[in-house]
Amino acid sequence: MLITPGKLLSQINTPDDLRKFDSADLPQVSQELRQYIIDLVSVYGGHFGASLGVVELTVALHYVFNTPTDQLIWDVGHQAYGHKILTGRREVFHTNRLYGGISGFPKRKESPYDAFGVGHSSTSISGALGMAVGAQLKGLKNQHSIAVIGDGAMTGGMAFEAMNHAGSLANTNMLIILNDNCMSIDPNVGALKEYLTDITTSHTYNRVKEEVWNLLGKMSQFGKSAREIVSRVEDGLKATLLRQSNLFESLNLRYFGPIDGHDVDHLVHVLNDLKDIPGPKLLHCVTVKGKGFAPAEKDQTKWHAPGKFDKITGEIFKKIPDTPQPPRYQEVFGHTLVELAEQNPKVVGVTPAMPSGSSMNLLMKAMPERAFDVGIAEQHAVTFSAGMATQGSVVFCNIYSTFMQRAYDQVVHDVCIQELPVVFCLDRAGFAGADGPTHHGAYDIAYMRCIPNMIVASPMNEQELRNMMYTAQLDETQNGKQAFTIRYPRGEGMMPQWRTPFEKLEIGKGRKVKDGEDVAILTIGHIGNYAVKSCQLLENAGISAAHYDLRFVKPLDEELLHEVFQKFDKVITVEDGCLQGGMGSAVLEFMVDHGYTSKLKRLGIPDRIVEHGEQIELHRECGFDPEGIAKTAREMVHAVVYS
Ligand SMILES: Cc1ncc(C[n+]2csc(CCOP(=O)(O)OP(=O)(O)O)c2C)c(N)n1
Ligand SMILES: CC(=O)[C@@H](O)[C@H](O)COP(=O)(O)O
Ligand SMILES: [Mg+2]
Repeated sequence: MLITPGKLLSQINTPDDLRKFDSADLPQVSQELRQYIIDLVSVYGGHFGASLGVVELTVALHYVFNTPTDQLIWDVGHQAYGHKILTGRREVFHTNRLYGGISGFPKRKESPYDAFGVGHSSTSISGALGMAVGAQLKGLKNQHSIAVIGDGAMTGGMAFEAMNHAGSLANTNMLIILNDNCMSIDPNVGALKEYLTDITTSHTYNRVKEEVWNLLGKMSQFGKSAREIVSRVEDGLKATLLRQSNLFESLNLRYFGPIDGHDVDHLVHVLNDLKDIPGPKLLHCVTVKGKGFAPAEKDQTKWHAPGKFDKITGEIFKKIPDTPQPPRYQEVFGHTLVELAEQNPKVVGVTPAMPSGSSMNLLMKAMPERAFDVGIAEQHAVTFSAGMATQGSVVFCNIYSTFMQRAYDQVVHDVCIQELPVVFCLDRAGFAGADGPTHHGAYDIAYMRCIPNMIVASPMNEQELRNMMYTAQLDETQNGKQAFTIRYPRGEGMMPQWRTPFEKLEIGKGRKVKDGEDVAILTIGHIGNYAVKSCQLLENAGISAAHYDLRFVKPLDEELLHEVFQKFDKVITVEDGCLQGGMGSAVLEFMVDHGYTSKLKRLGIPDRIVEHGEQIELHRECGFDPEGIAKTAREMVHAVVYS
């Protein structure tokens, strides 16, 4: 479908083209950019509300600063669609997030304008500070370093680590732009949100600020000393008016704002003024997530990443299947957690800013006093869970596999060394799909199974997930002084009728899915459903394959593995996880430790970065889609015949 940009936007292939326009044209450029984003995302999908919220900011930043020489980092990067369209990717933007197409997030390899790769939250200030200091060391005094960070991302501890450091580097030329829209994916949470609301609504402070600001602006032509006098007056006023030092200024960051983040003319004026003010600065911009598209302004969580939609009516396109379909795993998690919490008063839930993404919002709605959204703070989420566990709470801490990487030390130091029975539900485990390598949950089997006092399990379907969650919260399991990791993928399971009765699982016990004679396929988790199809393909080719679902990577079902290695001299392991240290490695260790000499082939995520695409496209690329598994089995069986 041909989507054509507006008259001015069609003339902008790089920010240099943008900077040729008169500033009076910028409102029109912004309007055309906003419409182009609406046109594109309505047809191709992707993230939406956040990019609409920073249209004017994007135009103003590329207009005022000399990008790509000036370094511009977008925190998380889900709001960078306008940035990509203005920086040479307008004509290819329809490939956004598609296999082989451009990434949904800024990426250094993709463009010189993408100063820093992002996707995980709260990294922009650290990256920008590093760039500012690096430029200083090279003597580049006029290179600007800018971090655009949302109020949600600002709740990430890393942002505070970076601001703490920035405040100690008075001569470092860095600008932080706080894009404050009161939203994370869900409404933003925490004391910082309250503080930002206070400072935004403190009218006295803002009125006097405006007068001081104008005075500062008028005096800017009188040189440095005059400006210093006025800014001292401004500091005194702030301290007096706010009866508390500004949070950011208490960290030695020069705070400016709050200003309207949708007034492109004012943004250009303010950014030009700030360019000449040395040292670490923070500009507080107030915006609306989804600005300019009424449904997205109204339901900001739903329109964070709505999928494809009718841009006229605002109707989001959803496939209406004619037969009952399996639910998403996250929904099974969410509903099952509510059921368990109803049965077991000790059950609580923790999510770091992903209530709707993980379906923790179901427990938050049903039992708000027993479910906690801690903000984008995975490290805190884990140790907060550990703290609750010391008091006897049965904690289901739900963190996307990729985001759990940020809290690894907390799992070791605060949970496992202390033998605390926290239940980690790692959603989006395995290939995440269109979000790409920053979001693939590739490493959790490897990074969790190597920690003592950790159980690692993965369900092949919804019933298995429910039974794992049920088993994990039982007193006997909780008293076992072991943490319990349950990892499952993004997307649907296999069972439309999934509300099955709970059954206690024996920890470390796998199951035989199918008998066979020629080759054994061992799987962990949902990918086992691929092996079911592979076995059918192999039967058609006259090969009899056995299939075992391990259920647990740790502890391994040694009885099952003895059966496999005593019967089969050809064995394949399959996992939607990294090969280095994954389930296949665990089986290999068992095989060698017990002196078996079968031929073993491990299928999974190879030791390289796998880009974005649909999950099945990535499974196929890495050779563990159903056909890929069958092909490996055929080659193993036939190889013996010919050798
Ligand atoms: C470490 C990490 N945790 C969680 C996420 C998921 N996530 C993506 S965007 C987002 C909300 C960001 O809010 P904000 O920074 O305010 O940006 P906005 O969407 O409001 O523009 C979250 C939680 C992430 N990308 N990285
Ligand atoms: C940008 C970001 O990190 C989130 O929006 C993430 O893309 C959500 O992923 P899911 O769509 O799998 O919940
Ligand atoms: Mg926000």
